[in-house]
Amino acid sequence: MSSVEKGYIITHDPVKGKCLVATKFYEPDDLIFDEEPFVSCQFSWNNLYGYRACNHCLCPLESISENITRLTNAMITEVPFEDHCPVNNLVQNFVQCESCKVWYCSRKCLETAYNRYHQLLCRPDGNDPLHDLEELWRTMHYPPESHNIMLLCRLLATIELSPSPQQANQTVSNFCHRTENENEKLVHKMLGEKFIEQIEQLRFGVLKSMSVRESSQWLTPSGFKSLLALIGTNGQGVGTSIFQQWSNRCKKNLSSDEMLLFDNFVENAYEVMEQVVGIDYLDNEGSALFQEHSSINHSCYPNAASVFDGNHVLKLIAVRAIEPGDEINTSYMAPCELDHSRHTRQKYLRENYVFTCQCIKCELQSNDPDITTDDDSEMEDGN
Ligand SMILES: C[S@@+](CC[C@H](N)C(=O)[O-])C[C@H]1O[C@@H](n2cnc3c(N)ncnc32)[C@H](O)[C@@H]1O
Repeated sequence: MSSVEKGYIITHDPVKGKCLVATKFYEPDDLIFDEEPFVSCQFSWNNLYGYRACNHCLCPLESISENITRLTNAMITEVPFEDHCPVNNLVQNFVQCESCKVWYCSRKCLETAYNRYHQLLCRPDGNDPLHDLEELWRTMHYPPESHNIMLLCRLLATIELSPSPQQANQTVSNFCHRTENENEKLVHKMLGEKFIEQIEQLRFGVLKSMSVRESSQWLTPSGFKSLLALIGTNGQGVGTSIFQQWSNRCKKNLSSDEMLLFDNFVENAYEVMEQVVGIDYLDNEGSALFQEHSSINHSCYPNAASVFDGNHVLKLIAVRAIEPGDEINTSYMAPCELDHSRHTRQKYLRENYVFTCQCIKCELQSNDPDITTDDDSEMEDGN
């Protein structure tokens, strides 16, 4: 496919490295591309707290009633318009790994996972080094989660089982994996002095849990740091929600009278869920690595955004008009975080992505004072 047909090219910028540049015009809401991940994985806490998702594609495995019952701690158990819940028609396709009993939404996902990585990670017995490693990770990384040691293990297993491990290693190396920015003297936050011991514990944990041959370059002390930096700078959050899917279907299909009932129910359910689990914890959540998408640089005034529609397939959507020749940028921060001060945004990007943002919004705010306001402190503390 030519770059014009494709709608974008990947070029190189001396400061930013790889960049995605549009070769055609996009209107707001246009799909720029969609992409399956190279590897994806549900977060460890999310899984532990009973968010039931396909072990491969992360699509929800619980019905809307099960979801709301769980998220409201059984304060709400009756849900109207259940027939609009897509899971109800799919339950008969759900299948378990015969050995370790993890669930998949379909035989296709089970087979894909087994062939790509699961056969090396399948553990029928709960007491084993891989489970210990996951527990160790949880003691180091509390919710809200942003990374995942199991994603790293899946990545290594994918290399081990690849028909061409050399090519798989090359694919992984193509993701930006620098641990520091020499020009600006920035080091990735996860690799700071205070984490040296934890990183070694994790590295030994991985070595104990998996026998690796083809991917061993990533398990030397410096290779492991690069791998953590790779996951830190390229890991894309994936969220899937049965609540969202059910509510979209209701909005499309219900009459206006039914919509009144629906709106009342949803308003009340949100209120209760906010009290019980908090509004940030409603979705099945994990992270993933996407090859094409990982060429996209950040802007605090982005023209594109990544969305998920029920599973781990990423859709890149234009959020503003994009002209041929424009760089396509997403935001590496949640939309609400873009309202924080330039100082706070830049601090977050330096610590998590080892660069100083010079986007148009940061330029316009370049004379703003370098201070943390009350509104900003939560983001700075949380990250
Ligand atoms: C997901 S990668 C994006 C693609 C990257 N340019 C590459 O060469 O692979 C994230 C990294 O790109 C660089 N980057 C992203 N946005 C940038 C920006 N606005 N200015 C400078 N560097 C940026 C940083 O090194 C960041 O850690």
